[in-house]
Amino acid sequence: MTKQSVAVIGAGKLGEVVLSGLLRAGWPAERLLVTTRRAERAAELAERYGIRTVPNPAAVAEADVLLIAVKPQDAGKLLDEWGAEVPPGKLVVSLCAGLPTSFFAERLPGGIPIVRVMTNTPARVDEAMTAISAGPYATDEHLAVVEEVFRPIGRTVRVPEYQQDAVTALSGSGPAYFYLLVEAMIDAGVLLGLPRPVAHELIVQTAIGSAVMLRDSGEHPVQLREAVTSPAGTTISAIRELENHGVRAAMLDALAAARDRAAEIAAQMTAPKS
Ligand SMILES: NC(=O)C1=CN([C@@H]2O[C@H](COP(=O)(O)OP(=O)(O)OC[C@H]3O[C@@H](n4cnc5c(N)ncnc54)[C@H](OP(=O)(O)O)[C@@H]3O)[C@@H](O)[C@H]2O)C=CC1
Ligand SMILES: O=C(O)[C@@H]1CCC=N1
Repeated sequence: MTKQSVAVIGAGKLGEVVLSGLLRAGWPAERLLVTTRRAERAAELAERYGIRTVPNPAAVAEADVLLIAVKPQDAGKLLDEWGAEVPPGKLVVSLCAGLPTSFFAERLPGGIPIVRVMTNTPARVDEAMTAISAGPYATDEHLAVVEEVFRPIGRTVRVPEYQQDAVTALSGSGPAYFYLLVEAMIDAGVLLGLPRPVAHELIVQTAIGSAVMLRDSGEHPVQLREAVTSPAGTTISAIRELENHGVRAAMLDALAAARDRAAEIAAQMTAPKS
């Protein structure tokens, strides 16, 4: 394992998920730092994880890898505070949806390597999907350091940065789509007369079983679906309704909307102030 120390700058929902994953993976607590905006949040994290919470400038001075996990809308203000002071030798990693690495490069001294990452909340159970892109000054070695941080909490893939908005729409936001579908199917179970806890158990285990088959069977989703869909059977009756309601088209439009929103956030953050 690298001797690098890591600071999670802005440990909210995602930052905490990454922090807890690093600790589970055996990253020594003394090589982890956390910053927060609110003092009570810092106290909560220090108590829960036994890590040190420090102000942003102290984290920037001390840690080798700076994981920026604030909302994209807060990133400009954050970098205005200390961006220009980042000393040589640091690696800046952005977890912010939408923001291109050029946004950071414009606010950091020249030569600071920047890596853009899109991960997701299943990192909580070491099943994240993390996509990593090299930005300015980032070498293969920097990407390897970032992989070392994220590999213990799931799978990693390298993608060119121009694909990151699409990645955000697919795997960054993806867990929310699955949860919405599960929620809707549980409600359908209740509509069909099942007690809610029973409907919940049936659908959650079905989701888990289906996900494991998707990952491990080596079969395409179409093959897996066809194997469930008997001629003149029950499944095809449901699928006809899903197609009638445009679920497939809705999925295409929904993910395009998420991709467009990522681009819109970047445009808002990079627009010249009037
Ligand atoms: N949630 C998700 O599933 C995913 C999120 N992301 C990205 O991760 C980032 C964080 O998202 P998420 O965790 O959901 O958001 P949260 O709002 O939960 O976390 C952001 C945190 O940053 C803190 N913060 C804001 N400004 C500062 C500052 N100046 N100094 C220190 N801390 C600060 C906030 O503090 P306070 O609580 O006091 O406001 C908050 O706790 C976003 O950029 C998002 O695009 C990427 C992939 C998935
Ligand atoms: O909704 C969002 O903006 C963030 C980015 C990807 C997942 N959550």
